[in-house]
Amino acid sequence: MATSPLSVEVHNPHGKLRVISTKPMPGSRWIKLLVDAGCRVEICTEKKTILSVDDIKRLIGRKCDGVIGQLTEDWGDGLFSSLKAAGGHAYSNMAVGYNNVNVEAATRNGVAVGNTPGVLTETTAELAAALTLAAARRVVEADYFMRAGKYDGWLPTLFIGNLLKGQTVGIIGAGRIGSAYARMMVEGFKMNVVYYDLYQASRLEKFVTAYGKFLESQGEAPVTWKRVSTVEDVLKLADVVSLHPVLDKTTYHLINKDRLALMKKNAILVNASRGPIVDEVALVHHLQANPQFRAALDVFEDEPYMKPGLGELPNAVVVPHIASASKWTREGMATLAAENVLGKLKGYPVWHDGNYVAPFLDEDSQPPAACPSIVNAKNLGLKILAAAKL
Ligand SMILES: NC(=O)C1=CN([C@@H]2O[C@H](COP(=O)(O)OP(=O)(O)OC[C@H]3O[C@@H](n4cnc5c(N)ncnc54)[C@H](O)[C@@H]3O)[C@@H](O)[C@H]2O)C=CC1
Ligand SMILES: O=C(O)C(=O)CO
Repeated sequence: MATSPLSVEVHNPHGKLRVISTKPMPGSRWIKLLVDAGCRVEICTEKKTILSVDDIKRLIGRKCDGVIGQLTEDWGDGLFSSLKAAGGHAYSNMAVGYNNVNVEAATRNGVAVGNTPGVLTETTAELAAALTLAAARRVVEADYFMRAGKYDGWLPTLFIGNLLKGQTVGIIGAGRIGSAYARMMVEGFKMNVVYYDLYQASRLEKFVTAYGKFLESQGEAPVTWKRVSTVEDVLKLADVVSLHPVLDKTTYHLINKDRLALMKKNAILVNASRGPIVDEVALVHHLQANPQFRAALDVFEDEPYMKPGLGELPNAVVVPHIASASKWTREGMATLAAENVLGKLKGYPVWHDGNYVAPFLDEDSQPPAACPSIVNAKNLGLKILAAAKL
């Protein structure tokens, strides 16, 4: 059966390098950068939220140099071998997380894989903070109550929630986003920090120590930090636990039935990392059995679906994977993704520091002649810029 072509919007039809974006992305700088460098840019405008592997193969066609794709797509050997066969060697996720990408398959096919670190750190941490407050103070439940016309006057017992000040926030995965979130909770709500990560979060530790001293100098109680050696320790100690690790084999179902049972009965669990880090069925049971326990989720195990029962629970706050959805961040993600693809097609080296991408985002100057972040740079033998030479 013949299939009709997917709808696309074309920029610079006579450009020599063909770059595809599987989705329209915010802003226009990313398109301009590619067009100015001689690319023909094709943006898939098909009205279908998640494109299948076959859809993307059809987009790639017989000649394609690079692709910008999305975290909802399954980038495995099938797509990377199609891209290679079409002459392509550059792919970038428009996301920092790349658990949807089989990096080994990309490397085998000679395709560089980009991601978009740094530009979404604060935006994502802010949503995690918003979820924390919504859960602690029962904002969504109260909003529903109000709109349902149930409010008939102030009561001493109406929607009692949790005070954050002086409580302990637990971070699992204290990388860029986890540390930024921890700082927000420390500065904003004077919470103490307990964290678990494979690596020491030295900058976070120094910040909390210095902030604690500042508070003391103001005659206030200091804040403290503690690095613990097991996930269990965080779960036992914290009043709020926020998850920010990468999703891989070591973090799949990191939060399960047994670990939920270790948490305080009135704790709050926040997840703005990846859904499968939590065993969502176990979480639903835990929320049902413990009405004082609350969860606030931006991500879900079987996105876009929720496990049965979750949507009916008043002690769960659920939002549709919007943690990075600020205008500045989403435009920046699109720009970084385009710069990854363009940099690889131009033969540029790879930037030295995924935590420092500001020069690529400055609209008033030409971006550096580098790929901002290529995760398989070493395995592909790509040149990596030395910080000192910048
Ligand atoms: N909900 C959303 O819209 C967004 C979700 N994310 C997710 O957040 C993740 C983290 O992003 P960044 O902070 O930028 O990455 P990052 O690489 O700076 O931080 C991840 C941290 O996880 C730690 N980690 C790895 N394995 C671990 C384990 N087994 N146990 C504990 N910690 C472990 C790492 O050591 C690292 O410190 C992304 O990979 C992505 O999946 C990121 C942006 C937006
Ligand atoms: O960047 C990511 O990993 C996201 O989940 C969306 O911003």
